[in-house]
Amino acid sequence: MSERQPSGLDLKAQNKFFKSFRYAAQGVVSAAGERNFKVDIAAAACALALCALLQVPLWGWAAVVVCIGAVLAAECVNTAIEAVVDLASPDIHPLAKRAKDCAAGAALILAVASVAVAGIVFVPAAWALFLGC
Ligand SMILES: Nc1ncnc2c1ncn2[C@@H]1O[C@H](COP(=O)(O)OP(=O)(O)OP(=O)(O)O)[C@@H](O)[C@H]1O
Repeated sequence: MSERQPSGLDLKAQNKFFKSFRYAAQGVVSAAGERNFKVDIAAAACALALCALLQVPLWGWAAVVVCIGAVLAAECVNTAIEAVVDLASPDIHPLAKRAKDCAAGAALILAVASVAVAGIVFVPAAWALFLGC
């Protein structure tokens, strides 16, 4: 039985699929230029180092990785909303303020929740490592 050759349409769809990854990567690179994103990357590196140092169990690693992903994704969305607001409303407008403040608020909520998760993961791990219980 002969294998079906990919049609021009298949290749076009494949090409579009890989291009969408490239555009998404460009979005991450663009958001990574923001100060808050850099701070989040530094915090993420510290959290991962603490996971290794304190010999955190697998569930702790998973919780920390999910928090890092959520915070960085929120920074990307925040950057996107800022760009759209600047495009749509270069002048001062109460709705522009509301949109930007809410987007920043979403990132703040995730950051605060991540600090709480860090406490839940790291305090018992440090306790167990240094006090042996
Ligand atoms: N067009 C606007 N109309 C009304 N308020 C605005 C407008 N643009 C920005 N602001 C207000 O200024 C705040 C800061 O916005 P700005 O875009 O200068 O900084 P940012 O990009 O949110 O900060 P960062 O880049 O550090 O995350 C907003 O959260 C909002 O309260």
